[in-house]
Amino acid sequence: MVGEESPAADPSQDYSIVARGLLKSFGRLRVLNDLSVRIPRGTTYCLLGPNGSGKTTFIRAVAGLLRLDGGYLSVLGEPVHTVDRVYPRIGYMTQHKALYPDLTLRENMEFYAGLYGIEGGERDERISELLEMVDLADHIDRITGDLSGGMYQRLSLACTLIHDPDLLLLDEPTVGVDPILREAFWRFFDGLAEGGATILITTHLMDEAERCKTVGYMRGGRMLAEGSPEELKRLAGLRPILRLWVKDPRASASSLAAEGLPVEVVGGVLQVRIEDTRRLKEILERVEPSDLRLVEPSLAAAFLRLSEGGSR
Ligand SMILES: Nc1ncnc2c1ncn2[C@@H]1O[C@H](COP(=O)(O)OP(=O)(O)OP(=O)(O)O)[C@@H](O)[C@H]1O
Repeated sequence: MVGEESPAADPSQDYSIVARGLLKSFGRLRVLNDLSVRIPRGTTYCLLGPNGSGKTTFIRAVAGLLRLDGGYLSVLGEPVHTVDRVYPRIGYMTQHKALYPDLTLRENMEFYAGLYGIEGGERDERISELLEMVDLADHIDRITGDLSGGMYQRLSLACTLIHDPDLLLLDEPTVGVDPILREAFWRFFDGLAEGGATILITTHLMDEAERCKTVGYMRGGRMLAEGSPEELKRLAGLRPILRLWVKDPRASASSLAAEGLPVEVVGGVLQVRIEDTRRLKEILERVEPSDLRLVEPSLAAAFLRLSEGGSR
């Protein structure tokens, strides 16, 4: 039965989230299809996957907002059916508007603080600190309904953080947020993770996924691939490309191809796919380039490859 397995079945309490074989359907649509994942404490974990792959559904299950059809799920050491015991340690920022439009920024934050019993000087200090972090301190007495999309998003994040949660569930938190502030958010998230908090985030922005310690790639309600961004690129079959500027690219390409190296000439530049870094010296000695550049594969390329079913 969902979440009723003995906690002793968890090998340790080192995981914020343990999910095994989760099942969830909406009518005839199977949205979580034997989903298993373990997310350690004190990490940044990014869920990637095409639209409709089940990311939000999984996050809602973790927040205890969804009745699962099967599987085992524990959150901060509690089986999910008793997740209310750890609610005060969870912060959930949804994709939807969850703030009161008629209240000022301060009032919305006070409301959230009140939900977690944060009062008095501690509350005011926390509100100032968080509004500063999201660069909204100057707008504290404005009406929330008047904020731009990005500002609203920033306020939502500040409210989500009011009680200093141990587990942060962030569903596309930086939509509409400008790049400078996004950078500030990420530095803040990294700091929280270093301090022991767990951050589970969904995004469609690959540069954000690259910043996470672990990326889980979901498709069709399953975890298809998981690892660090580097590991995920390898799982997708991607390798770094060495670009070499040489006098006669075609002749050099033939010479390297004769040694079994995967080469091509693109726009007059010789390119070698690096399967084995131990062969770098041999390549350079053989073609004597006037210039070179090593191009790491992007996570976006890995995502496309995995979406095409190119790996696993
Ligand atoms: N309450 C619901 N009732 C019916 N269908 C739902 C419900 N919630 C989600 N779905 C469907 O489940 C599927 C998975 O949705 P989910 O929101 O989990 O995907 P996602 O991976 O988060 O997508 P996106 O990247 O677009 O946010 C979709 O087809 C969605 O329409």
